[in-house]
Amino acid sequence: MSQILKFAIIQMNIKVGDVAHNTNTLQTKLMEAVSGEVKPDVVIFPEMWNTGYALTEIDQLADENGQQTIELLSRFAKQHQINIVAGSVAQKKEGGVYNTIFAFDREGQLINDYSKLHLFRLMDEEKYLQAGDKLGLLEIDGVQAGMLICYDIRFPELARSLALQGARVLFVPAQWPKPRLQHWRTLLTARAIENQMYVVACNRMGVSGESEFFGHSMVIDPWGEIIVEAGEEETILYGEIDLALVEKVRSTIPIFEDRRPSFYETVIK
Ligand SMILES: NC(=O)CCC(=O)C(=O)O
Repeated sequence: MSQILKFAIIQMNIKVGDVAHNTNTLQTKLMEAVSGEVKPDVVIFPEMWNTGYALTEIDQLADENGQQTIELLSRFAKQHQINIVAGSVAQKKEGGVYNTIFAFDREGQLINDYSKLHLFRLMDEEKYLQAGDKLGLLEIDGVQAGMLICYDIRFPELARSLALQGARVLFVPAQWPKPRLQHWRTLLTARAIENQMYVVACNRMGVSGESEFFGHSMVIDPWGEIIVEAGEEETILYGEIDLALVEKVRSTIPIFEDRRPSFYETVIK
């Protein structure tokens, strides 16, 4: 049976270390995303949209228990009756600073949070951030979905775990820089094909210090086709998916029935 979900993917620039500026930008983009002709069901934005990779000052800049983010976005979700997968923010809590996604439903309820499980050493994350310790499953308008953050997509086991627990859509906020566009597109497509699920990925754009972020946010279907893809510009990318395709692909090539987990689990540890 057909079930359509419409997305607005906010591919924005982020000013490193300037939480007020980034919050302002996000609020403007959110208003734009819900003011068009097509009202999205879900809005998603990039990784660490509040602070960028201001890692040396992250302890001072991080949102204490995610309070400001939760207040702002819960209010917006409720006011506009929209689901939000709130990119990720630097969140300060007991034990340190985490790279955390908060997700809200149409009533503005916080439905789940997910902190990045794999910290990316090439960008020094492991020196300043703590890794999460749970999977990110959520339900949006009755659709089971999962959340990963950026570098997490290099770990196929994680997306597979979410798929095995029922996820049919995978949300991926990111700050993925040049020159690894081919990795980005290939890994996202692989996660979609191997798990026969939709992938909705939001990358930032713009330049921060030595790093240039290429955007190319995209939505990929369970057959591995890219439905919509942005360029490098600041934009809101709109996409629409039909969940019926997940069941169609899964019944055409029934990989979940054909799996032989007894072999993988003893070999891969
Ligand atoms: N912010 C990140 O996790 C970046 C991951 C990345 O660039 C990669 O190549 O992996």
